Amino acid sequence: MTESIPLVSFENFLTGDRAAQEEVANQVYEAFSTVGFIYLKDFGIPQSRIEEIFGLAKTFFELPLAEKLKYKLQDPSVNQGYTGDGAEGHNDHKEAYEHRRFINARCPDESELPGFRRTLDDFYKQCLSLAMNVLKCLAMVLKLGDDFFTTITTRADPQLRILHYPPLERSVIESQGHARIMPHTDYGLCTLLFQDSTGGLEVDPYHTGKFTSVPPIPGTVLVNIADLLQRFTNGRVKSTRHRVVSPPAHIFRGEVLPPRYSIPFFVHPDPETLIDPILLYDGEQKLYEPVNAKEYRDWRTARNYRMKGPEGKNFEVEARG
Ligand SMILES: O=C(O)CCC(=O)C(=O)O
Ligand SMILES: [Fe+2]
Repeated sequence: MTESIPLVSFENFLTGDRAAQEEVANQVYEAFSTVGFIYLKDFGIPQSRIEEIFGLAKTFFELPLAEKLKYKLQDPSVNQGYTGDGAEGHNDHKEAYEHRRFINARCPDESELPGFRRTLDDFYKQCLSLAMNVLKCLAMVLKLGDDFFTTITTRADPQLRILHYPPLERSVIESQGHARIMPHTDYGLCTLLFQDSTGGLEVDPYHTGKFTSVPPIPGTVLVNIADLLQRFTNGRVKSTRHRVVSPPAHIFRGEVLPPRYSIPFFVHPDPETLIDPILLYDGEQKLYEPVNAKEYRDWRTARNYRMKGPEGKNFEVEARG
């Protein structure tokens, strides 16, 4: 397995003929079946749009806390709205706003934050279209039928998450360790990840604890595989552990770490989907028990929020070589 994350142009997938698409699909598959992450460039979402979203994120998070709490996420099963720093336990310092496909009751409207809802709705569609094309690459390579992933994501409500890691006193970092986001794998099928220029994202491709840096590359989006897709493909593609650490000391001066913004887009399958490993050759052994997508997600969410999960369930992703 290679440690470095490949950078691939997606242009030929979006505009090329079948042969050109297959070539890109193979490159995407190769990345996902090794390091589990890929940088895509020329992926069809203009850079100006991404900068616009980062600008809106900054405007939103700069609102007074009392104002942001008007949009507070209420129901974890809907999972839409604002969560403040510390809500997810651990030592992570971040605040987040979640935007969804079907229900956005806790979103500032036009009179409260002009352009916010409308632009996020648009960006959401662009992200969903890109994610479905990336999943189509896998369906093509694995010969599952081009629409395989479309048919299991029609009712699912992917999660567009706007994240703000606030500026931090150096003493907080020193006393709490990595105070941005703890090592984890994502839960669903795959994740798009837009990061600003601050840096700090790291991956652990072998799951040995040896993390390597994933620097921001202008004009790219990262895409990574999440747990349910690793299970569904019987381990062919890898849900790789990652984290966000504070930037190294030489990058900032003084006593305060700069803030960081990032925008993940998490794609989940429809809740009733049975994630039963797909076997591609005679005699292939299943590496995972079948799981129901919703049950798995509830278990992971409960664990994330330090709540008790469904009785007797343990769907841990094991270490791998
Ligand atoms: O902020 C980042 O770059 C990573 C965020 C992440 O991994 C997550 O929210 O699952
Ligand atoms: Fe993540």
